[in-house]
Amino acid sequence: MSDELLKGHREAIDRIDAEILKLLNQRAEHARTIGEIKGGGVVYRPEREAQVLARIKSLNTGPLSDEAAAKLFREVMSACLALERPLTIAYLGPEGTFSQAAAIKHFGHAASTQACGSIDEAFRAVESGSADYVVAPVENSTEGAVGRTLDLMVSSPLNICGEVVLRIHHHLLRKGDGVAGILRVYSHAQSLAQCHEWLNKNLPAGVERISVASNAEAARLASKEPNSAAIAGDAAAERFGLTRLAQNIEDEPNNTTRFLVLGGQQTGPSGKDRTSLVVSAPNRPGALASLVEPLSSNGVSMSKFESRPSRTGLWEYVFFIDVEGHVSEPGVARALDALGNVAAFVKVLGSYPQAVI
Ligand SMILES: C=C(O[C@@H]1C=C(C(=O)O)C=C[C@H]1O)C(=O)O
Repeated sequence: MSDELLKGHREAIDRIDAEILKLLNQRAEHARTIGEIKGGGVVYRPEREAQVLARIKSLNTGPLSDEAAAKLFREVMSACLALERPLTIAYLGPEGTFSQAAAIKHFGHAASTQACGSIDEAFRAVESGSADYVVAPVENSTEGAVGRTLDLMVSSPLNICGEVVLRIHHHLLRKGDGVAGILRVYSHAQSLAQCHEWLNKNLPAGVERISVASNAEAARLASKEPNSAAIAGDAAAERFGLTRLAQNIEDEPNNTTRFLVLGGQQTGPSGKDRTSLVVSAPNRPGALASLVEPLSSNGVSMSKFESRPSRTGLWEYVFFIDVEGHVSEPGVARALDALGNVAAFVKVLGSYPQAVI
């Protein structure tokens, strides 16, 4: 009886799958034609992709969650875009880093990812044309700003064209089982800091904590050394065949990293955008307040204000400001004009869609 019921539902699924496949290929044909219309120009349109994903979420009636539906369409768009032209995304490697996971979350699995030895090298890969876009970490909810990415954006000709928000889960990983015999734990300095309390409580005091260039590098070392463990995420655990001795060991349960996507293009408005700026203030009293005033007086909301040494003079600073809206919106445009009159230096790093998934 239950076999009969199962059979009926499976036949329905087979019919639906055939229909979905037919429709997916119709969609892919349109994307391919759009690629021809673009005629070798920029194929990736982040503002359109954000609108497609936001629309899917708003149309969704379940039982699939909005998140699950959007993730499926993320992959559908990735495959459609690859028919126009496959993209290459540079990231801070090696394989298995959170930066790679962010690149795949944003561009889907049809994009190829190119591991680079440093964030500088990943920017250069795009500037020199050997990759199409770079995905670089910019801030973590517990550890704060990633200074190198901020510094590179000041001088790079690339524009920000998207953002990716990734929940970061860290695991204690080892080749084999049990914590007995662990003499050292490798990880990136930020991850060691993010798991500091857990390490204090759960590992003997003598276990050395060694910071290395990336979590994936930590996992690689732990896969080679029997007395070593690593703190890294799922991708690195899988890549190096390590056992998860303890899962989700980050001290802060909402640990999240925000990444930026940068490329050579300017991005049009999606309807729900963010604009990132870097500005410097003349070194005089009240200068800082004068940077914020043009935003509030034009009704522009600020979502980030971060200071960083300017590297041109001792105790001089530049400020990284994120505001809601697109440079083409009148309020943002007026605020930028007014900012230009009071700041010593203003550079728009990009206007781009806010993360949808
Ligand atoms: C099809 C297009 O090209 C790409 C693929 C998209 C899609 O599959 O929906 C959306 C935007 C572009 O990144 C388009 O520009 O509309």
